[in-house]
Amino acid sequence: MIRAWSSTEVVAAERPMLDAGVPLMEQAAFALASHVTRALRRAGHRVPGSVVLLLVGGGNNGGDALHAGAHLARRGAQVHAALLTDRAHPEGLAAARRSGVRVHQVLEDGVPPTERVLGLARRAGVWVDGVTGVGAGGGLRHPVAEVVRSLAADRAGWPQEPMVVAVDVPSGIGVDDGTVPGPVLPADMTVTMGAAKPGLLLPPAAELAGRLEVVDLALPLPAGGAPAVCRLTSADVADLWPRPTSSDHKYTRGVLGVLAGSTTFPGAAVLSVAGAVRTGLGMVRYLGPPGATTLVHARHPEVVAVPGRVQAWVIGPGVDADDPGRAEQAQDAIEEALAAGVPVVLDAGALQLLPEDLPDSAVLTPHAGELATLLGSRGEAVTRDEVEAAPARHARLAAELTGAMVLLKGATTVVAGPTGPLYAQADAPPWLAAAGAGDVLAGVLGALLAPYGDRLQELLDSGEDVTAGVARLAAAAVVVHGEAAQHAAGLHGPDPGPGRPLSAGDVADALPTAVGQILA
Ligand SMILES: NC(=O)C1=CN([C@@H]2O[C@H](COP(=O)(O)OP(=O)(O)OC[C@H]3O[C@@H](n4cnc5c(N)ncnc54)[C@H](O)[C@@H]3O)[C@@H](O)[C@H]2O)[C@@H](O)CC1
Ligand SMILES: Nc1ncnc2c1ncn2[C@@H]1O[C@H](COP(=O)(O)OP(=O)(O)O)[C@@H](O)[C@H]1O
Ligand SMILES: [K+]
Repeated sequence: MIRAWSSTEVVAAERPMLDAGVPLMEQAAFALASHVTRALRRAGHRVPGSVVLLLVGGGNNGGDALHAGAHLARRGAQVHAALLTDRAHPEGLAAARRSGVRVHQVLEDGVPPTERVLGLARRAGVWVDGVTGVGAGGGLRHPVAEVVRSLAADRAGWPQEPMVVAVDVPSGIGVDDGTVPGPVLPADMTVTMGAAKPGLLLPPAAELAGRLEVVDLALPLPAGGAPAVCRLTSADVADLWPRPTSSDHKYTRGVLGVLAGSTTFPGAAVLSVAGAVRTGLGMVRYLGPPGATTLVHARHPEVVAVPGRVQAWVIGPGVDADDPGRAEQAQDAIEEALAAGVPVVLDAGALQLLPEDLPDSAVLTPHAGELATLLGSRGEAVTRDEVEAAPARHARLAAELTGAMVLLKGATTVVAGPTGPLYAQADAPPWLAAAGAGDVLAGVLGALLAPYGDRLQELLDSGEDVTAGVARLAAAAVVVHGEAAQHAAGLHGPDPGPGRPLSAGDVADALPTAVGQILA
Protein backbone atom coordinates (compact mmCIF):
# COMPACT_ATOMS: atom_id res chain seq x y z
CA MET A 1 0.00 0.00 0.00
CA ILE A 2 1.24 3.49 -0.78
CA ARG A 3 0.44 5.82 2.11
CA ALA A 4 0.46 9.59 1.72
CA TRP A 5 0.87 11.86 4.72
CA SER A 6 -0.11 15.50 4.96
CA SER A 7 2.66 18.09 4.76
CA THR A 8 2.07 18.90 8.45
CA GLU A 9 2.62 15.25 9.42
CA VAL A 10 5.77 14.97 7.33
CA VAL A 11 7.28 18.19 8.69
CA ALA A 12 6.42 17.10 12.26
CA ALA A 13 8.07 13.73 11.68
CA GLU A 14 11.21 15.37 10.25
CA ARG A 15 11.67 17.76 13.17
CA PRO A 16 13.05 15.36 15.80
CA MET A 17 15.39 13.84 13.22
CA LEU A 18 16.70 17.25 12.17
CA ASP A 19 17.09 18.21 15.86
CA ALA A 20 19.14 15.05 16.35
CA GLY A 21 21.42 16.14 13.51
CA VAL A 22 20.29 13.59 10.90
CA PRO A 23 21.37 15.02 7.52
CA LEU A 24 17.98 14.57 5.84
CA MET A 25 18.62 16.98 2.99
CA GLU A 26 21.89 15.28 2.07
CA GLN A 27 20.12 11.89 2.06
CA ALA A 28 17.21 13.29 0.04
CA ALA A 29 19.52 14.94 -2.49
CA PHE A 30 21.69 11.86 -2.91
CA ALA A 31 18.59 9.74 -3.58
CA LEU A 32 17.29 12.38 -6.01
CA ALA A 33 20.55 12.34 -7.97
CA SER A 34 20.47 8.53 -8.06
CA HIS A 35 16.90 8.51 -9.39
CA VAL A 36 17.85 11.01 -12.12
CA THR A 37 20.84 8.82 -13.01
CA ARG A 38 18.67 5.72 -13.27
CA ALA A 39 16.02 7.54 -15.30
CA LEU A 40 18.68 8.76 -17.74
CA ARG A 41 19.94 5.19 -18.13
CA ARG A 42 16.41 3.86 -18.68
CA ALA A 43 16.05 6.42 -21.46
CA GLY A 44 19.30 5.19 -23.04
CA HIS A 45 21.48 8.12 -21.90
CA ARG A 46 24.54 8.45 -19.67
CA VAL A 47 25.14 11.04 -16.98
CA PRO A 48 28.46 12.28 -18.44
CA GLY A 49 27.52 14.61 -21.24
CA SER A 50 23.89 15.05 -20.16
CA VAL A 51 22.77 18.63 -19.69
CA VAL A 52 20.67 19.23 -16.57
CA LEU A 53 18.81 22.41 -15.63
CA LEU A 54 17.88 22.93 -11.96
CA LEU A 55 14.90 25.23 -11.38
CA VAL A 56 15.63 26.56 -7.92
CA GLY A 57 13.19 28.22 -5.52
CA GLY A 58 14.01 29.93 -2.23
CA GLY A 59 13.38 27.09 0.25
CA ASN A 60 14.65 23.65 1.13
CA ASN A 61 13.04 22.24 -2.01
CA GLY A 62 15.53 24.32 -3.98
CA GLY A 63 18.19 23.11 -1.53
CA ASP A 64 17.43 19.49 -2.46
CA ALA A 65 17.76 20.38 -6.15
CA LEU A 66 21.09 22.21 -5.66
CA HIS A 67 22.65 19.39 -3.61
CA ALA A 68 21.45 16.81 -6.15
CA GLY A 69 22.83 18.98 -8.94
CA ALA A 70 26.22 18.93 -7.18
CA HIS A 71 26.16 15.09 -7.20
CA LEU A 72 25.21 15.00 -10.88
CA ALA A 73 27.94 17.50 -11.77
CA ARG A 74 30.50 15.34 -9.95
CA ARG A 75 29.23 12.35 -11.97
CA GLY A 76 30.02 14.24 -15.17
CA ALA A 77 26.78 15.99 -16.10
CA GLN A 78 26.80 19.57 -17.31
CA VAL A 79 24.53 21.18 -14.71
CA HIS A 80 23.01 24.66 -14.79
CA ALA A 81 21.00 26.17 -11.94
CA ALA A 82 18.39 28.84 -12.70
CA LEU A 83 17.79 30.70 -9.43
CA LEU A 84 14.17 31.88 -9.35
CA THR A 85 14.86 33.62 -6.03
CA ASP A 86 17.41 35.91 -4.49
CA ARG A 87 17.57 33.70 -1.37
CA ALA A 88 18.61 30.29 -2.66
CA HIS A 89 19.56 27.69 -0.03
CA PRO A 90 23.10 28.86 1.00
CA GLU A 91 24.71 25.47 1.69
CA GLY A 92 23.11 23.98 -1.40
CA LEU A 93 24.35 26.85 -3.51
CA ALA A 94 27.87 26.56 -2.11
CA ALA A 95 27.92 22.79 -2.72
CA ALA A 96 26.65 23.28 -6.27
CA ARG A 97 29.27 25.92 -7.06
CA ARG A 98 32.06 23.76 -5.58
CA SER A 99 31.07 20.89 -7.87
CA GLY A 100 31.04 22.99 -11.02
CA VAL A 101 27.32 23.75 -11.37
CA ARG A 102 26.89 26.93 -13.43
CA VAL A 103 24.63 29.27 -11.50
CA HIS A 104 22.34 31.80 -13.26
CA GLN A 105 20.57 34.45 -11.21
CA VAL A 106 17.69 34.85 -13.65
CA LEU A 107 15.84 37.53 -11.67
CA GLU A 108 18.62 40.08 -11.74
CA ASP A 109 20.20 40.44 -15.13
CA GLY A 110 17.70 42.75 -16.83
CA VAL A 111 16.31 40.09 -19.20
CA PRO A 112 12.74 38.93 -18.31
CA PRO A 113 13.13 35.74 -16.23
CA THR A 114 10.87 33.72 -18.52
CA GLU A 115 13.05 34.33 -21.57
CA ARG A 116 16.22 33.70 -19.63
CA VAL A 117 14.97 30.38 -18.21
CA LEU A 118 13.58 29.22 -21.57
CA GLY A 119 16.95 29.92 -23.14
CA LEU A 120 18.66 27.68 -20.58
CA ALA A 121 15.91 25.10 -20.63
CA ARG A 122 16.02 24.51 -24.38
CA ARG A 123 19.64 23.36 -24.12
CA ALA A 124 18.94 20.83 -21.31
CA GLY A 125 17.78 17.21 -21.55
CA VAL A 126 16.67 17.10 -17.90
CA TRP A 127 14.76 19.74 -15.96
CA VAL A 128 14.77 19.37 -12.18
CA ASP A 129 11.80 21.20 -10.65
CA GLY A 130 12.96 22.40 -7.24
CA VAL A 131 10.85 25.55 -7.14
CA THR A 132 8.56 24.72 -4.20
CA GLY A 133 7.68 21.68 -2.11
CA VAL A 134 5.68 21.14 1.07
CA GLY A 135 6.47 24.64 2.35
CA ALA A 136 4.41 26.47 -0.29
CA GLY A 137 0.70 26.92 -0.65
CA GLY A 138 -1.96 28.48 -2.82
CA GLY A 139 -0.47 28.14 -6.29
CA LEU A 140 2.74 29.66 -7.62
CA ARG A 141 3.07 33.44 -7.50
CA HIS A 142 4.46 36.00 -9.94
CA PRO A 143 7.05 35.86 -11.49
CA VAL A 144 7.65 32.16 -10.87
CA ALA A 145 4.14 31.32 -12.09
CA GLU A 146 4.85 32.86 -15.51
CA VAL A 147 8.17 31.04 -15.79
CA VAL A 148 6.55 27.70 -14.97
CA ARG A 149 3.63 28.35 -17.34
CA SER A 150 6.02 29.02 -20.24
CA LEU A 151 8.15 25.98 -19.42
CA ALA A 152 5.04 23.79 -19.34
CA ALA A 153 3.90 25.16 -22.72
CA ASP A 154 7.37 24.60 -24.17
CA ARG A 155 7.55 21.07 -22.77
CA ALA A 156 4.17 20.21 -24.29
CA GLY A 157 5.66 20.78 -27.75
CA TRP A 158 8.34 18.10 -27.22
CA PRO A 159 6.76 14.79 -26.25
CA GLN A 160 10.03 12.91 -25.58
CA GLU A 161 12.48 15.45 -24.20
CA PRO A 162 13.35 17.01 -21.88
CA MET A 163 12.76 14.68 -18.97
CA VAL A 164 11.11 16.59 -16.13
CA VAL A 165 11.90 15.46 -12.58
CA ALA A 166 9.91 17.06 -9.75
CA VAL A 167 11.57 17.35 -6.36
CA ASP A 168 9.15 16.16 -3.66
CA VAL A 169 6.08 17.40 -5.60
CA PRO A 170 5.49 19.15 -8.92
CA SER A 171 5.78 22.78 -7.78
CA GLY A 172 2.44 24.55 -7.54
CA ILE A 173 0.11 21.59 -6.86
CA GLY A 174 -2.14 21.58 -3.83
CA VAL A 175 0.17 19.35 -1.78
CA ASP A 176 -2.54 18.25 0.65
CA ASP A 177 -5.70 18.30 -1.47
CA GLY A 178 -4.59 17.37 -4.98
CA THR A 179 -5.93 20.54 -6.57
CA VAL A 180 -4.11 22.45 -9.32
CA PRO A 181 -4.65 26.10 -8.41
CA GLY A 182 -2.30 27.56 -11.05
CA PRO A 183 0.45 26.67 -13.50
CA VAL A 184 2.37 23.44 -12.88
CA LEU A 185 5.12 21.82 -14.91
CA PRO A 186 3.95 18.22 -15.50
CA ALA A 187 6.65 15.78 -14.37
CA ASP A 188 7.78 12.52 -15.92
CA MET A 189 8.95 11.45 -12.47
CA THR A 190 8.46 12.80 -8.97
CA VAL A 191 11.04 11.90 -6.35
CA THR A 192 9.25 12.49 -3.06
CA MET A 193 11.01 12.73 0.28
CA GLY A 194 10.20 10.62 3.33
CA ALA A 195 6.65 9.68 2.30
CA ALA A 196 4.19 10.33 -0.50
CA LYS A 197 2.08 13.48 -0.14
CA PRO A 198 -1.71 13.46 -0.73
CA GLY A 199 -1.45 15.58 -3.89
CA LEU A 200 0.73 12.90 -5.49
CA LEU A 201 -2.13 10.39 -5.25
CA LEU A 202 -5.23 12.58 -5.56
CA PRO A 203 -6.67 13.85 -8.84
CA PRO A 204 -6.20 16.10 -10.69
CA ALA A 205 -2.68 16.89 -9.35
CA ALA A 206 -1.66 13.20 -9.28
CA GLU A 207 -1.91 13.16 -13.05
CA LEU A 208 0.96 15.71 -13.18
CA ALA A 209 3.37 13.70 -11.02
CA GLY A 210 4.45 10.99 -13.48
CA ARG A 211 6.28 7.97 -12.11
CA LEU A 212 6.34 8.17 -8.31
CA GLU A 213 9.54 7.35 -6.40
CA VAL A 214 9.40 7.54 -2.60
CA VAL A 215 12.73 8.15 -0.84
CA ASP A 216 12.78 6.34 2.50
CA LEU A 217 14.19 8.70 5.11
CA ALA A 218 13.07 6.44 8.01
CA LEU A 219 10.76 9.22 9.22
CA PRO A 220 8.89 8.32 12.43
CA LEU A 221 5.43 8.28 10.82
CA PRO A 222 2.75 8.29 12.09
CA ALA A 223 3.93 11.22 14.19
CA GLY A 224 0.41 12.29 15.14
CA GLY A 225 -2.12 10.61 12.94
CA ALA A 226 -3.10 8.24 10.17
CA PRO A 227 -2.20 8.56 6.51
CA ALA A 228 -4.38 11.06 4.71
CA VAL A 229 -4.57 9.06 1.50
CA CYS A 230 -3.86 5.41 0.65
CA ARG A 231 -3.44 3.58 -2.63
CA LEU A 232 -3.84 -0.19 -2.77
CA THR A 233 -1.49 -2.31 -4.83
CA SER A 234 -2.35 -5.67 -6.35
CA ALA A 235 -0.60 -7.36 -3.41
CA ASP A 236 -2.94 -5.60 -0.95
CA VAL A 237 -5.92 -6.75 -2.98
CA ALA A 238 -4.63 -10.34 -2.95
CA ASP A 239 -4.37 -10.14 0.86
CA LEU A 240 -7.99 -9.16 1.37
CA TRP A 241 -9.51 -11.29 -1.41
CA PRO A 242 -12.25 -13.68 -0.20
CA ARG A 243 -10.67 -16.93 -1.48
CA PRO A 244 -13.04 -19.91 -1.34
CA THR A 245 -12.00 -22.87 0.79
CA SER A 246 -13.14 -26.51 0.75
CA SER A 247 -15.64 -25.78 3.54
CA ASP A 248 -17.40 -23.07 1.52
CA HIS A 249 -20.69 -23.44 -0.28
CA LYS A 250 -22.55 -20.93 -2.42
CA TYR A 251 -24.29 -19.27 0.53
CA THR A 252 -21.11 -18.77 2.55
CA ARG A 253 -19.38 -17.28 -0.50
CA GLY A 254 -22.04 -14.59 -0.62
CA VAL A 255 -25.32 -13.98 -2.39
CA LEU A 256 -25.69 -10.64 -4.11
CA GLY A 257 -29.00 -9.03 -4.99
CA VAL A 258 -28.89 -6.93 -8.16
CA LEU A 259 -31.71 -4.53 -8.90
CA ALA A 260 -30.69 -3.05 -12.22
CA GLY A 261 -31.86 -2.39 -15.76
CA SER A 262 -35.07 -1.07 -17.21
CA THR A 263 -36.96 -1.26 -20.47
CA THR A 264 -34.91 1.75 -21.62
CA PHE A 265 -31.54 0.50 -20.28
CA PRO A 266 -31.67 -3.31 -20.17
CA GLY A 267 -27.94 -3.60 -20.96
CA ALA A 268 -26.96 -2.12 -17.59
CA ALA A 269 -28.51 -5.18 -15.95
CA VAL A 270 -26.40 -7.54 -18.06
CA LEU A 271 -23.22 -5.58 -17.38
CA SER A 272 -23.63 -5.22 -13.62
CA VAL A 273 -24.52 -8.91 -13.30
CA ALA A 274 -21.52 -9.76 -15.49
CA GLY A 275 -19.27 -7.68 -13.21
CA ALA A 276 -20.45 -9.62 -10.18
CA VAL A 277 -20.51 -13.13 -11.66
CA ARG A 278 -17.09 -12.81 -13.26
CA THR A 279 -15.52 -11.40 -10.08
CA GLY A 280 -16.67 -14.59 -8.37
CA LEU A 281 -19.23 -15.11 -5.60
CA GLY A 282 -21.81 -17.68 -4.49
CA MET A 283 -24.87 -16.49 -6.36
CA VAL A 284 -26.55 -13.50 -7.97
CA ARG A 285 -30.27 -12.86 -7.47
CA TYR A 286 -31.51 -10.53 -10.16
CA LEU A 287 -34.60 -8.32 -9.92
CA GLY A 288 -35.68 -6.47 -13.03
CA PRO A 289 -38.30 -6.15 -15.76
CA PRO A 290 -39.00 -9.24 -17.91
CA GLY A 291 -37.12 -8.01 -20.99
CA ALA A 292 -33.98 -7.31 -19.00
CA THR A 293 -34.32 -10.64 -17.16
CA THR A 294 -34.41 -12.47 -20.50
CA LEU A 295 -31.25 -10.66 -21.59
CA VAL A 296 -29.50 -11.41 -18.30
CA HIS A 297 -30.41 -15.10 -18.55
CA ALA A 298 -29.19 -15.29 -22.13
CA ARG A 299 -25.70 -14.24 -20.97
CA HIS A 300 -25.76 -15.64 -17.42
CA PRO A 301 -28.05 -18.66 -17.03
CA GLU A 302 -26.71 -19.21 -13.49
CA VAL A 303 -28.50 -16.08 -12.25
CA VAL A 304 -31.55 -16.67 -10.03
CA ALA A 305 -34.36 -14.28 -10.88
CA VAL A 306 -36.52 -14.78 -7.79
CA PRO A 307 -36.40 -12.71 -4.59
CA GLY A 308 -34.80 -14.26 -1.51
CA ARG A 309 -32.13 -13.72 1.12
CA VAL A 310 -29.04 -11.80 0.06
CA GLN A 311 -25.90 -10.65 1.87
CA ALA A 312 -25.35 -7.48 -0.19
CA TRP A 313 -27.14 -5.41 -2.79
CA VAL A 314 -26.32 -3.53 -5.97
CA ILE A 315 -29.17 -1.14 -6.72
CA GLY A 316 -29.48 1.37 -9.52
CA PRO A 317 -27.49 0.63 -12.73
CA GLY A 318 -29.84 1.38 -15.61
CA VAL A 319 -32.75 2.09 -13.24
CA ASP A 320 -34.86 4.96 -14.51
CA ALA A 321 -35.64 7.04 -11.41
CA ASP A 322 -38.39 8.84 -13.35
CA ASP A 323 -40.33 5.60 -13.82
CA PRO A 324 -42.55 5.64 -10.70
CA GLY A 325 -43.00 1.84 -10.44
CA ARG A 326 -39.32 1.10 -10.82
CA ALA A 327 -38.32 3.96 -8.50
CA GLU A 328 -40.62 2.61 -5.81
CA GLN A 329 -39.19 -0.90 -6.21
CA ALA A 330 -35.65 0.48 -5.89
CA GLN A 331 -36.59 2.54 -2.84
CA ASP A 332 -38.13 -0.52 -1.18
CA ALA A 333 -34.99 -2.51 -1.90
CA ILE A 334 -32.82 0.25 -0.42
CA GLU A 335 -34.96 0.32 2.73
CA GLU A 336 -34.88 -3.46 2.98
CA ALA A 337 -31.09 -3.54 2.60
CA LEU A 338 -30.60 -0.87 5.23
CA ALA A 339 -33.03 -2.53 7.64
CA ALA A 340 -31.22 -5.86 7.18
CA GLY A 341 -27.89 -4.11 7.81
CA VAL A 342 -26.25 -5.57 4.70
CA PRO A 343 -23.86 -3.57 2.51
CA VAL A 344 -25.44 -1.88 -0.46
CA VAL A 345 -23.94 -0.35 -3.60
CA LEU A 346 -26.08 2.55 -4.83
CA ASP A 347 -25.31 3.48 -8.42
CA ALA A 348 -26.76 5.58 -11.24
CA GLY A 349 -30.58 5.79 -10.88
CA ALA A 350 -30.46 4.91 -7.17
CA LEU A 351 -28.43 8.05 -6.47
CA GLN A 352 -31.63 10.04 -7.03
CA LEU A 353 -33.58 7.91 -4.56
CA LEU A 354 -31.41 8.13 -1.47
CA PRO A 355 -32.88 8.31 2.02
CA GLU A 356 -31.75 11.22 4.20
CA ASP A 357 -29.25 9.25 6.30
CA LEU A 358 -27.21 6.30 5.20
CA PRO A 359 -24.78 4.03 7.04
CA ASP A 360 -21.13 3.79 5.95
CA SER A 361 -21.83 0.25 4.75
CA ALA A 362 -23.67 1.90 1.83
CA VAL A 363 -21.38 2.81 -1.06
CA LEU A 364 -22.46 5.48 -3.50
CA THR A 365 -20.74 5.22 -6.90
CA PRO A 366 -21.26 8.50 -8.78
CA HIS A 367 -19.18 10.00 -11.56
CA ALA A 368 -18.43 13.72 -11.26
CA GLY A 369 -21.70 14.83 -12.88
CA GLU A 370 -23.79 12.60 -10.63
CA LEU A 371 -21.89 13.82 -7.57
CA ALA A 372 -22.59 17.44 -8.51
CA THR A 373 -26.32 16.62 -8.75
CA LEU A 374 -26.23 14.74 -5.46
CA LEU A 375 -24.50 17.59 -3.66
CA GLY A 376 -26.99 20.04 -5.18
CA SER A 377 -29.84 17.99 -3.72
CA ARG A 378 -28.20 18.35 -0.29
CA GLY A 379 -27.95 22.13 -0.51
CA GLU A 380 -24.38 22.35 -1.86
CA ALA A 381 -24.66 23.85 -5.34
CA VAL A 382 -21.59 22.81 -7.36
CA THR A 383 -20.91 22.19 -11.02
CA ARG A 384 -19.35 19.09 -12.52
CA ASP A 385 -16.24 21.17 -13.31
CA GLU A 386 -15.92 22.18 -9.66
CA VAL A 387 -16.16 18.53 -8.59
CA GLU A 388 -13.48 17.58 -11.13
CA ALA A 389 -11.20 20.36 -9.87
CA ALA A 390 -11.36 19.07 -6.29
CA PRO A 391 -12.63 15.48 -6.32
CA ALA A 392 -11.32 14.53 -2.89
CA ARG A 393 -12.95 17.46 -1.13
CA HIS A 394 -16.31 16.90 -2.83
CA ALA A 395 -16.30 13.14 -2.27
CA ARG A 396 -15.58 13.74 1.42
CA LEU A 397 -18.31 16.37 1.60
CA ALA A 398 -20.85 13.99 0.08
CA ALA A 399 -19.81 11.28 2.55
CA GLU A 400 -20.27 13.69 5.45
CA LEU A 401 -23.66 14.86 4.19
CA THR A 402 -25.07 11.39 3.50
CA GLY A 403 -23.20 9.25 6.03
CA ALA A 404 -22.32 6.82 3.22
CA MET A 405 -19.06 5.79 1.60
CA VAL A 406 -18.55 7.65 -1.67
CA LEU A 407 -16.67 6.12 -4.59
CA LEU A 408 -16.15 8.95 -7.07
CA LYS A 409 -15.30 7.51 -10.50
CA GLY A 410 -12.79 9.04 -12.87
CA ALA A 411 -9.37 8.45 -14.38
CA THR A 412 -8.24 8.41 -10.76
CA THR A 413 -11.08 7.11 -8.60
CA VAL A 414 -11.41 8.44 -5.05
CA VAL A 415 -13.07 6.58 -2.18
CA ALA A 416 -14.08 8.70 0.81
CA GLY A 417 -15.97 7.81 3.97
CA PRO A 418 -17.30 10.35 6.45
CA THR A 419 -14.04 9.75 8.37
CA GLY A 420 -10.81 7.82 7.83
CA PRO A 421 -8.23 7.92 5.08
CA LEU A 422 -9.17 8.50 1.47
CA TYR A 423 -8.26 5.95 -1.17
CA ALA A 424 -7.11 7.10 -4.61
CA GLN A 425 -6.71 4.46 -7.32
CA ALA A 426 -5.27 5.09 -10.77
CA ASP A 427 -5.31 1.57 -12.17
CA ALA A 428 -7.32 1.96 -15.36
CA PRO A 429 -6.25 2.99 -18.86
CA PRO A 430 -8.17 5.83 -20.52
CA TRP A 431 -9.72 3.19 -22.82
CA LEU A 432 -12.01 2.42 -19.86
CA ALA A 433 -13.90 5.69 -20.35
CA ALA A 434 -16.70 3.83 -22.16
CA ALA A 435 -20.43 3.52 -21.59
CA GLY A 436 -21.37 0.72 -19.22
CA ALA A 437 -17.95 0.46 -17.56
CA GLY A 438 -19.46 1.87 -14.37
CA ASP A 439 -22.20 -0.79 -14.38
CA VAL A 440 -19.49 -3.47 -14.42
CA LEU A 441 -17.73 -1.77 -11.49
CA ALA A 442 -20.94 -1.77 -9.42
CA GLY A 443 -21.16 -5.55 -9.93
CA VAL A 444 -17.50 -6.09 -9.00
CA LEU A 445 -17.97 -4.15 -5.79
CA GLY A 446 -21.18 -6.01 -4.94
CA ALA A 447 -19.38 -9.33 -5.37
CA LEU A 448 -16.60 -8.21 -3.03
CA LEU A 449 -19.00 -6.98 -0.35
CA ALA A 450 -21.35 -10.00 -0.40
CA PRO A 451 -19.10 -12.41 1.55
CA TYR A 452 -18.88 -9.87 4.37
CA GLY A 453 -22.60 -9.03 4.46
CA ASP A 454 -23.71 -11.45 7.14
CA ARG A 455 -20.81 -10.52 9.38
CA LEU A 456 -21.36 -6.80 9.14
CA GLN A 457 -23.63 -6.50 12.19
CA GLU A 458 -21.32 -8.81 14.12
CA LEU A 459 -18.33 -6.63 13.18
CA LEU A 460 -20.19 -3.46 14.14
CA ASP A 461 -21.17 -4.98 17.50
CA SER A 462 -17.58 -5.97 18.18
CA GLY A 463 -16.43 -2.39 17.61
CA GLU A 464 -14.56 -3.23 14.37
CA ASP A 465 -13.81 -0.32 12.09
CA VAL A 466 -16.37 -1.17 9.41
CA THR A 467 -15.77 2.11 7.59
CA ALA A 468 -12.14 1.19 7.03
CA GLY A 469 -13.11 -2.29 5.83
CA VAL A 470 -15.75 -1.10 3.38
CA ALA A 471 -13.47 1.66 2.06
CA ARG A 472 -10.71 -0.85 1.45
CA LEU A 473 -13.06 -3.26 -0.36
CA ALA A 474 -14.34 -0.39 -2.50
CA ALA A 475 -10.76 0.53 -3.41
CA ALA A 476 -10.01 -3.13 -4.12
CA ALA A 477 -12.96 -3.29 -6.53
CA VAL A 478 -11.49 -0.32 -8.41
CA VAL A 479 -8.10 -2.08 -8.64
CA VAL A 480 -9.65 -5.24 -10.08
CA HIS A 481 -11.84 -3.30 -12.49
CA GLY A 482 -8.82 -1.27 -13.65
CA GLU A 483 -6.68 -4.39 -14.05
CA ALA A 484 -9.43 -6.06 -16.07
CA ALA A 485 -9.53 -2.96 -18.28
CA GLN A 486 -5.75 -3.25 -18.75
CA HIS A 487 -6.20 -6.84 -19.94
CA ALA A 488 -9.17 -5.93 -22.17
CA ALA A 489 -7.14 -3.09 -23.71
CA GLY A 490 -4.21 -5.43 -24.42
CA LEU A 491 -1.96 -3.58 -21.99
CA HIS A 492 -0.54 -6.59 -20.19
CA GLY A 493 2.64 -8.43 -20.98
CA PRO A 494 6.02 -7.15 -22.11
CA ASP A 495 6.11 -4.07 -24.31
CA PRO A 496 2.31 -3.62 -24.46
CA GLY A 497 2.22 -0.62 -26.80
CA PRO A 498 -0.64 1.88 -26.89
CA GLY A 499 -3.45 -0.59 -26.18
CA ARG A 500 -6.71 -1.04 -28.06
CA PRO A 501 -10.38 -0.10 -27.72
CA LEU A 502 -12.58 -2.06 -25.35
CA SER A 503 -16.25 -2.39 -24.53
CA ALA A 504 -17.68 -2.65 -21.02
CA GLY A 505 -18.49 -6.30 -21.79
CA ASP A 506 -14.81 -6.91 -22.63
CA VAL A 507 -13.88 -5.55 -19.19
CA ALA A 508 -16.30 -7.95 -17.50
CA ASP A 509 -14.96 -10.84 -19.59
CA ALA A 510 -11.39 -10.00 -18.52
CA LEU A 511 -12.24 -10.05 -14.80
CA PRO A 512 -11.39 -13.74 -14.15
CA THR A 513 -7.98 -13.25 -15.79
CA ALA A 514 -7.35 -10.07 -13.78
CA VAL A 515 -8.39 -11.71 -10.49
CA GLY A 516 -6.30 -14.79 -11.27
CA GLN A 517 -3.26 -12.67 -11.97
CA ILE A 518 -3.73 -10.61 -8.80
CA LEU A 519 -4.00 -13.79 -6.69
CA ALA A 520 -1.07 -15.55 -8.42
N1 LIG B 1 13.59 20.08 6.41
C1 LIG B 1 14.52 19.36 5.76
O1 LIG B 1 15.69 19.31 6.06
C2 LIG B 1 14.11 18.62 4.59
C3 LIG B 1 13.36 19.27 3.63
N2 LIG B 1 13.14 18.68 2.46
C4 LIG B 1 12.73 19.50 1.30
O2 LIG B 1 12.29 20.75 1.74
C5 LIG B 1 11.04 21.07 1.19
C6 LIG B 1 10.30 22.00 2.10
O3 LIG B 1 11.12 23.13 2.21
P1 LIG B 1 10.62 24.52 2.78
O4 LIG B 1 9.82 24.31 4.00
O5 LIG B 1 11.82 25.38 2.87
O6 LIG B 1 9.63 25.07 1.71
P2 LIG B 1 9.64 25.02 0.10
O7 LIG B 1 11.01 24.99 -0.44
O8 LIG B 1 8.71 23.97 -0.30
O9 LIG B 1 8.95 26.42 -0.22
C7 LIG B 1 9.39 27.59 0.34
C8 LIG B 1 9.89 28.53 -0.73
O10 LIG B 1 8.88 28.74 -1.69
C9 LIG B 1 8.52 30.09 -1.75
N3 LIG B 1 7.07 30.12 -1.92
C10 LIG B 1 6.13 29.83 -1.00
N4 LIG B 1 4.90 29.89 -1.53
C11 LIG B 1 5.08 30.25 -2.83
C12 LIG B 1 4.20 30.50 -3.90
N5 LIG B 1 2.87 30.40 -3.74
N6 LIG B 1 4.71 30.82 -5.11
C13 LIG B 1 6.05 30.93 -5.29
N7 LIG B 1 6.94 30.71 -4.30
C14 LIG B 1 6.46 30.38 -3.09
C15 LIG B 1 8.96 30.71 -0.45
O11 LIG B 1 9.23 32.08 -0.62
C16 LIG B 1 10.21 29.90 -0.18
O12 LIG B 1 11.28 30.43 -0.95
C17 LIG B 1 10.39 19.73 0.97
O13 LIG B 1 9.39 19.80 -0.01
C18 LIG B 1 11.59 18.89 0.55
O14 LIG B 1 11.82 19.05 -0.83
C19 LIG B 1 13.86 17.44 2.15
O15 LIG B 1 15.14 17.81 1.81
C20 LIG B 1 13.90 16.53 3.34
C21 LIG B 1 14.57 17.22 4.47
N1 LIG C 1 -9.97 8.79 -18.42
C1 LIG C 1 -10.21 7.67 -17.75
N2 LIG C 1 -9.23 6.79 -17.49
C2 LIG C 1 -9.49 5.65 -16.84
N3 LIG C 1 -10.71 5.29 -16.38
C3 LIG C 1 -11.72 6.12 -16.59
C4 LIG C 1 -11.53 7.36 -17.27
N4 LIG C 1 -12.74 7.98 -17.32
C5 LIG C 1 -13.63 7.18 -16.70
N5 LIG C 1 -13.02 6.05 -16.25
C6 LIG C 1 -13.66 4.93 -15.55
O1 LIG C 1 -14.64 4.38 -16.41
C7 LIG C 1 -15.83 4.04 -15.68
C8 LIG C 1 -16.99 4.85 -16.25
O2 LIG C 1 -18.10 4.73 -15.43
P1 LIG C 1 -19.42 5.59 -15.63
O3 LIG C 1 -19.07 7.00 -15.91
O4 LIG C 1 -20.31 5.29 -14.50
O5 LIG C 1 -20.01 4.97 -16.95
P2 LIG C 1 -21.43 4.26 -17.18
O6 LIG C 1 -22.42 5.01 -16.37
O7 LIG C 1 -21.68 4.40 -18.66
O8 LIG C 1 -21.27 2.85 -16.76
C9 LIG C 1 -15.50 4.33 -14.23
O9 LIG C 1 -15.02 3.17 -13.60
C10 LIG C 1 -14.40 5.37 -14.32
O10 LIG C 1 -13.55 5.36 -13.18
K1 LIG D 1 9.16 20.83 -6.51
